Amino acid sequence: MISKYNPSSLHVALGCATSLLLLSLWRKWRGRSKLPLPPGPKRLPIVGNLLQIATSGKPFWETASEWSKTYGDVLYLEVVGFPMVIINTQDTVSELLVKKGSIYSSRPRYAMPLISGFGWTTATLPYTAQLRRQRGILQKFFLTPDLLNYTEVQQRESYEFLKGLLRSPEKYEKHAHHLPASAIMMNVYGHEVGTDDDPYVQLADESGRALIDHLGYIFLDLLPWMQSLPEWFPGTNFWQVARKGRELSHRVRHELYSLTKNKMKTGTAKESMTTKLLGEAANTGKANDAETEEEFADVSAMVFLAGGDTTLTAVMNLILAVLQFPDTLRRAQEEIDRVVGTDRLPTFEDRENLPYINAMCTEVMRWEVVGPLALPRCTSQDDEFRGYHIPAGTLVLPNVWSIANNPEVYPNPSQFKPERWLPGGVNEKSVRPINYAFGFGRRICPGRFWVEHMLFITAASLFATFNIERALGANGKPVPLEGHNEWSIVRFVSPSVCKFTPRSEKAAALIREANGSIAPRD
Ligand code: HEM
Repeated sequence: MISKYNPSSLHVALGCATSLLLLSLWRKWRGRSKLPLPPGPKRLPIVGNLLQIATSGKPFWETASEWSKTYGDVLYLEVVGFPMVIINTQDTVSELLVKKGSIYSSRPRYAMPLISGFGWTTATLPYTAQLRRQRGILQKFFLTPDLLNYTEVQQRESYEFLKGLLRSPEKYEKHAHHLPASAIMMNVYGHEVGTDDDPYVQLADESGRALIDHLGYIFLDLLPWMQSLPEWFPGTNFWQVARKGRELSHRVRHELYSLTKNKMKTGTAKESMTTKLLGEAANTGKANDAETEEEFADVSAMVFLAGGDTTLTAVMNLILAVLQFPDTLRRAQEEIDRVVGTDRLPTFEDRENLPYINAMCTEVMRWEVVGPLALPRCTSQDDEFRGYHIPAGTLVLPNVWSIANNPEVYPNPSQFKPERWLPGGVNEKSVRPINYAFGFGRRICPGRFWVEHMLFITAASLFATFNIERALGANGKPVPLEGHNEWSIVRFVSPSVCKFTPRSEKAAALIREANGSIAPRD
């Protein structure tokens, strides 16, 4: 027995305990290091692979795709001590993110979204009960059109989009921006977007971009001591950005939500996800329950943050595709004229009879992926894969760009070829973009079917009524097309100089007479 008054016994005991602890740590360390980390480019001391990534001169997803040819489809990188795994093929993404969903479904908790008040967003939550509840609500309302009858709203908004193009074709990006924004505002809050400067759309836009920007403040995670610096200290403007973020986060969650609630009290609210949720809460005795209300407000705000810019980018890609590959527009118009005719606008009922339009919508999600690395995951525990060790807390990025551009699966991947998806086409039986462009497994995008519907009705009504061509410059040559922002998690596309012309006076008249949502916006 150790006497507490006998220092020498105490020292011996402490020495033994320390040795045991060190031994166990050493064993643990040895146990970990028995298996190698997955292969990857050589890491430098301290910075790891940071310099190779920063100086590659290519978007990160393309560099990672190149590296995978040398090191295999599971790449291990380190950035200033932070472990990172990039998965470059569909099969391996399925092996890890889907089949091992219990390990690979969490998200890293970056500092900036948390200190700027965006920690509630579905897309940044770890795999917790809160996340599962939020996803449950979103899936219920967005996996099928049934509950919200959202196709009706999408159809009206797509006609509204055409009206905008008729009035001011040169502002096509603005009209494309209003398309998902208005449909989401109506589906989620029953809010009719009236003007271009609708304050709620502006608020949601600003908040969505702020959230994306905040993910760029990764240095706060790499150098966590910076978070203890006072606001007056040079180089700490992130505090200001965070303060603005907190204000935006509060407003985007509460303003429209409260407006809808007030309209419900006066009986003027239009049916929406919010009115349905509040109605259900009232029926189950949860009306006015603060926690439930916070959750509804979070989920509602999330739809716009996640769905606005992403869907806008997909629509802009569709327009870019027909500008770059004009034959596809001619083929689409030929199909619409044959199936729908020229006496009316297309509707959802035409969908199954327009295989080429459907193939265009499939191909556009592959041709220019909107989210090239989906959203980051992190491992919630150590894992072993193909004899490699993947430590707990590793950042995991599925390389969606690499999957979509694999020439062995999709020949000539940089070409926009809708026919590859048609019966008898080279990719008829291949993995479809809905299975990677929207992420994977337990965190797959809950808005994916809403987007598919939106793209179909947009493509069908736009191509039915407009010719879209590249503009010619002073030298008589087509003005070069604009490209994508390759430094953002969403690959925004800039508008190109181009011409939208109604296909005929009859087409213009159909647009004018169409049942859009409301009065002209600009
Ligand atoms: C073209 C449009 C869109 C694209 C390309 C897209 C893509 C994605 C991707 C890649 C993810 C990450 C999934 C993962 O980690 O595996 C995601 C997550 C998410 N998306 Fe979408 N999305 C789009 C539109 C929408 C819409 C309209 C909604 C509205 C409901 C939405 C709601 C969400 C939410 C809430 C998440 C987070 C899910 C989670 O973390 O569990 N998205 N989306």
